[in-house]
Amino acid sequence: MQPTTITGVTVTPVAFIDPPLLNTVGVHQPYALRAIIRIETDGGLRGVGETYADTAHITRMEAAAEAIIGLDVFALNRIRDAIDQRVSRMTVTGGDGVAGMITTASTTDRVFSPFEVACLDIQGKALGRPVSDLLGGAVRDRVPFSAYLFYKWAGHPGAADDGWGEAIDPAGLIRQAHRMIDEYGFTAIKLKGGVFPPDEEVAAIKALHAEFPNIPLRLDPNAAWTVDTSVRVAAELDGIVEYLEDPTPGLDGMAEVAAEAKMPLATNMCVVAFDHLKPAVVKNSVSVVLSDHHYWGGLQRSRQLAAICDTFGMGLSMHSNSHLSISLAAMVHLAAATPNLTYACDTHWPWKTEDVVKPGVLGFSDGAVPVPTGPGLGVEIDEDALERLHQQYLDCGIRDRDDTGYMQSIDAGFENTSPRW
Ligand SMILES: O=C([O-])C(=O)C[C@H](O)[C@@H](O)C(=O)[O-]
Ligand SMILES: [Mg+2]
Repeated sequence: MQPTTITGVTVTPVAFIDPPLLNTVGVHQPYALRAIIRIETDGGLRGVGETYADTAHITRMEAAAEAIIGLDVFALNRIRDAIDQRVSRMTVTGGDGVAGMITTASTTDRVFSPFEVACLDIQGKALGRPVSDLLGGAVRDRVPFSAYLFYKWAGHPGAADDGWGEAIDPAGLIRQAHRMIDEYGFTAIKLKGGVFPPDEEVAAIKALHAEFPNIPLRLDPNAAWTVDTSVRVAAELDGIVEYLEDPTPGLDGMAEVAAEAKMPLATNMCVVAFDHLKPAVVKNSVSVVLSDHHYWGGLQRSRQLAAICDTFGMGLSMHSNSHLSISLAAMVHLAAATPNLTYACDTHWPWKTEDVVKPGVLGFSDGAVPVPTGPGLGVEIDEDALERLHQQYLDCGIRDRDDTGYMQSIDAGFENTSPRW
């Protein structure tokens, strides 16, 4: 086997066009940011990873990149330890990359994740095996995803219609859902809520249910509701949604809602790190955890999360933020090798029009992505595209995801409060 000692690491921030998708903290800016991690080894093999690109996160990753030179890509425990030691000495704050919605995840896990993915990409190439084989082997050959609907404006203020049009009511969402299902074949639907008063969002879910009676639905207001409102909405949506995601903030509030709600409660807000799991189980706060390798510490630690969920009888789904193909490939390998990940995964994929990899490997059919079977992750960087999206990052002026600040620049009276209703 070729030698696999890390000799070089680069961190390249990129920006890609993003539509004005609304959520409870504000609205997506005209560009979404990501950072592309590339690792080189003495044997000539290279690997890639993808993560957030907020300024503080980039600063930590540049420090982490220095700390892992000279380590072997198979020594993931040593690599995590080196990153942990370096990152825990740093005083830089912020940089969660998720507009403040997931603030209590582990910093070390978030920084380690893209380096772990790049190392697994190299391990797979060295062994001639797909990353899913390094995670215990695929148990499915295609990974289903959900149609991720957003309330949205027709375009960013002052710009042309982005092609998706406006969706601020049930009719607009139904149009959006039809287009996504026609183009991708999705067999589950998630609506990002927390944007309009709960009764309007309940009406939208009921309209989607009437239009797509056989498709499982989810509603996620990102903790925009009080316990009482959540209990009322849960009663209204009984038998209509497969789960209700983060209706209210905190483990205690979620436990109060869970005691009344008939459907499972899911979260990617109150259980986002390993030390949240015990209290969540003790309090009975949630029955489904949305995993996300970007902040759970990579693919192997996400499988540890899956094992803990399995042990305590909790279901597993998968969370997404705006992302490119390297993340999609990592998500697909992980989901393929996680037997108890039985819900369709979230993805922002349909909302992006640009990428950094050569086309052809990843694609959707019947709402699912076939699991790549070649060595490593199975994606290859398109150097010209990477350079173009890096230049776009340099030119666009956005350095941190700030949905709230962008919304306030359009609507000065907007307040980011939780719970709001
Ligand atoms: O499930 C979730 O909470 C998300 O997907 C969080 C994201 O940040 C989403 O709200 C978004 O992209 O606006
Ligand atoms: Mg969520």
